[in-house]
Amino acid sequence: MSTVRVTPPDDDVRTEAAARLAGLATPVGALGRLGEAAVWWSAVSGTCPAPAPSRVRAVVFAGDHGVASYGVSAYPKEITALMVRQFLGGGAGVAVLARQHDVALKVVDLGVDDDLDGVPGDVTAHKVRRGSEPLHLRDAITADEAVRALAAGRTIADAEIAAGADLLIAGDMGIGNTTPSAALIAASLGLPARDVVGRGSGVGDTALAAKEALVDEALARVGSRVEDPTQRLAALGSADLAAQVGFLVRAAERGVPVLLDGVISVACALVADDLAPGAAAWFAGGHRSTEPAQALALSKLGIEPLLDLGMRLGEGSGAVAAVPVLRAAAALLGEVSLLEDVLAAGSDGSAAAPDHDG
Ligand SMILES: Cc1cc2ncn([C@H]3O[C@H](COP(=O)(O)O)[C@@H](O)[C@H]3O)c2cc1C
Ligand SMILES: O=C(O)c1cccnc1
Repeated sequence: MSTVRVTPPDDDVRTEAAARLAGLATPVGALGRLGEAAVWWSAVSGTCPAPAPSRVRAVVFAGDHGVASYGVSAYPKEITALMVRQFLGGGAGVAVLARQHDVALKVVDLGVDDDLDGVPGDVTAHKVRRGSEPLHLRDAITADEAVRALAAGRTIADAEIAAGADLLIAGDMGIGNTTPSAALIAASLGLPARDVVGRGSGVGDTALAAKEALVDEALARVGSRVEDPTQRLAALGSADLAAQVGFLVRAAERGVPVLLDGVISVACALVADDLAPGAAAWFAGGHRSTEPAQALALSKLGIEPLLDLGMRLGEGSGAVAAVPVLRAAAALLGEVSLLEDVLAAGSDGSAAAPDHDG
């Protein structure tokens, strides 16, 4: 994919929103990150104050990972296909949260399950390839497959936007996928494996050391080839991660905001921002996960997440959990009285109505 042009969110609206925030009947700065989130939400919505997000759509990108057979996960790779059915059946963590917060949930299957026809639920298959190669031994996918997966992700974003999304979320499912995510973050930030590798689904010390060695081996194998973001995705990523990158790039290109999730989502966001410089301005952080690479990537993107609950589930769950917080932020900026009105009401002795609609 050649470099994509991204128009930044509206700076005039951002300035107007920041001024409104500073004028609310609260001490300046008292809303903390809720205030920052409200200003971001106004800027990406292009209006101040902006109505809270009401048409939120989450997409879970599912794929199998070759490294899952090399002792990097606490769980067997068979879990991936089983969880896809839980997303569709409503029993996965993110599915419960999505129901709770009125978020539409879709699954995109990048080659996990050949047998989803007739399974109820919103699922689309993009079978770019089945699984990925072990990235410490050879490229995870080919450059051509990366390009096709990026295009699939763009198509999915277009479909979600056509369905009316005012906020998008990308989630992941794939046993082993915290390993390529850590590798992508290490390559994107120029860091060694020991700075980025975490326990993922909960590996012990021995597997953690093996995971770290595997990521270092992968980084040494690919060398400087990973400076190109598409090559980086092919060498160290997978079809499902490349599709998620395409989705994020397309959302930014179309000017539709995204709430990021955990380490997989943030690894994809880093690559998306390389492919489409400025894309990160359209992204906010749903939560901080326990993976060390996630915090590093978020700070590189200049994003402070809304929640920090010690979550490490993935699936988009941390982002969906943050949706009510973003809604609250938008409501506060729109509905809290302006201090000047409160003071004016005090000085003329009348009870002025709060300024609810700007
Ligand atoms: C039952 C179950 C449900 C999940 N839902 C998300 N993940 C998360 O854990 C996996 C990544 O961790 P690792 O790299 O250590 O394998 C991914 O599938 C991610 O989505 C799950 C993992 C399990 C076991
Ligand atoms: O950071 C995450 O989202 C995460 C962590 C562990 C396992 N799966 C996802």
